[in-house]
Amino acid sequence: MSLPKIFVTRQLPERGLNPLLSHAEIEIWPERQPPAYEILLEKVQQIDGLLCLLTDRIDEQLINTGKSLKVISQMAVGYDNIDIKAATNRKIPVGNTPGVLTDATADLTWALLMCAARRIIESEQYVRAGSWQTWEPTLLLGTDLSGATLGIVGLGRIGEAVARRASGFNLRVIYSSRHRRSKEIEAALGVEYVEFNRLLQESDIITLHTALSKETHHLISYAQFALMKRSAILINTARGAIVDPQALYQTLKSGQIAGAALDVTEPEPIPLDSPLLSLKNLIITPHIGSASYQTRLKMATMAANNLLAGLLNQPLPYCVNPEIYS
Ligand SMILES: NC(=O)C1=CN([C@@H]2O[C@H](COP(=O)(O)OP(=O)(O)OC[C@H]3O[C@@H](n4cnc5c(N)ncnc54)[C@H](O)[C@@H]3O)[C@@H](O)[C@H]2O)C=CC1
Ligand SMILES: O=CC(=O)O
Repeated sequence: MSLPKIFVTRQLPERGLNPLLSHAEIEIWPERQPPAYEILLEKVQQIDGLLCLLTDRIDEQLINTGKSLKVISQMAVGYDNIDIKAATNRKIPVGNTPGVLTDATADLTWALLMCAARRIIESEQYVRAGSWQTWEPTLLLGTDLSGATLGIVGLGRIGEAVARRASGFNLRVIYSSRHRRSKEIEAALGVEYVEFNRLLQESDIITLHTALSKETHHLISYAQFALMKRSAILINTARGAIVDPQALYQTLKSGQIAGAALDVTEPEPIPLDSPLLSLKNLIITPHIGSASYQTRLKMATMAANNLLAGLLNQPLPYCVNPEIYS
């Protein structure tokens, strides 16, 4: 009997595909850039399983073109690049990789937060540029975390992990989210629920942790920036399109808020001629929230296990559209 065919849209961490080795005929896209949409359309016609990344557009046309497609497994927790409704209509399970990347992403959020609050990148560049002449009372002043208010938008897995890390910094932590968490969770995390606009007004540092959806697209734009303190710092390690990039540029340029740090941009990668790249009060990293050896291997293994379950007609261990099973 021939093995099911799968297409993996990029090289994954070594050993990540181990669970699939004896169960499938595996084709791996060998290039550094993602396969073009037209290539995906061609590949999907010949496969039973697709292991994809957040850089692949998995839309209705693609899903419907995959006549033999039984399972889609994404190596990421976010799945805004996949038309879940179209997959559900065809009863194709879609897997993702929640949880295993929570700590790594919360760590990066804190790294960016500290860099932005204490102007670490500017300071490092200052030294390398040979500008360091002496100790100066007003050189590269940042903001204290102790006593500040941290506002978390979206208190899910990563938002919670960010809140837990705040406990050693003597911060007040407030949050807004689609659903208020239980009193017990709020007490355990030391967080206080507030309405979104109040969070924007009261926070010294605002960090975004919602999924990208129609509701959260450009959730932060001109009106929201206008509510923030002039000293506020915005951190986004969720999805680029949650922040309106034009509004961010105007706001940072005019000094309406103090700074921002992004691990995600709209679009990705950020074009080299983007005006955002001219701003000193903005830090950008290239979507590396989960980029540790350990985490990426866990994500790849989890995605492989999801894919394997789908090929074997078993429920996916981590499925974003479990309603297909009822
Ligand atoms: N920079 C990176 O490399 C990474 C980015 N991410 C992003 O982080 C996101 C969050 O991941 P998790 O915490 O695991 O997801 P999660 O589902 O546990 O948390 C998301 C939270 O946002 C809340 N939410 C959703 N819509 C909202 C709205 N309109 N207003 C307020 N709150 C809303 C949800 O209720 C939930 O509490 C992912 O969807 C992904 O886009 C995740 C991992 C790595
Ligand atoms: O952005 C990364 C993810 O896992 O989602």
